[in-house]
Amino acid sequence: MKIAIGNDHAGTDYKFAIVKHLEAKGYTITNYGTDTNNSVDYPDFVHPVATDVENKAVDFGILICGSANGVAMTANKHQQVRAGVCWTKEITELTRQHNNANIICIPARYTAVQQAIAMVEVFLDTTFEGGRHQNRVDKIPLSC
Ligand SMILES: O=C(CO)[C@H](O)[C@H](O)[C@H](O)COP(=O)(O)O
Repeated sequence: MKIAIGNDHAGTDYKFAIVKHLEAKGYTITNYGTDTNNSVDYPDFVHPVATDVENKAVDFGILICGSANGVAMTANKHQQVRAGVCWTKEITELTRQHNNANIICIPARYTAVQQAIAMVEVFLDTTFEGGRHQNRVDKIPLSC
C-alpha cells in the first residue's frame, strides 16, 4: 500500500515516528516534509499530499500539524479528498467506516505519539461500510 505524508513544524517528530513504524510494516511512503522543526506554512506541505490522493498516486494520505484543523481545511479544498480530524481510535474507525476518509489528520500537540501511531493503524486497517454512507459521501462534492 502507498501512503503520502506531510506535516508542518508541529508534526515533524510524530511524522518520523509514524514513517518508521509504517516502513517496518512494508508500506511505501512518500514524504513531502517538512523534515525540520523550523516554522513553516502547512499548506505548502498539504497540497502535494492531497494532490497524490486526488490523482490516486497513493492509497491514503497522512497529515499532521498542531491541531489538525489547518491541514484538514487545506486538504478538503481538493475535490476528491475526504480528510478527517482524528483524536481517538473510535473516531478514526468511524472516519473510515462512515465517511470513507482518504486522509487522516492528526493533532500532534494534543495526541500522544503512540496514540497517533495506533490511530494510523486503525485508519489503514478499516474499510468503508458503503450502503447508506455511500449516498451521503456522494453528496459531499459541490457539483452535486
Ligand atoms: O494550522 C494549525 C492550526 O490549525 C496547526 O495547528 C499549526 O501547527 C499551528 O497553527 C502552528 O502554530 P505555531 O504557533 O506557528 O507553531
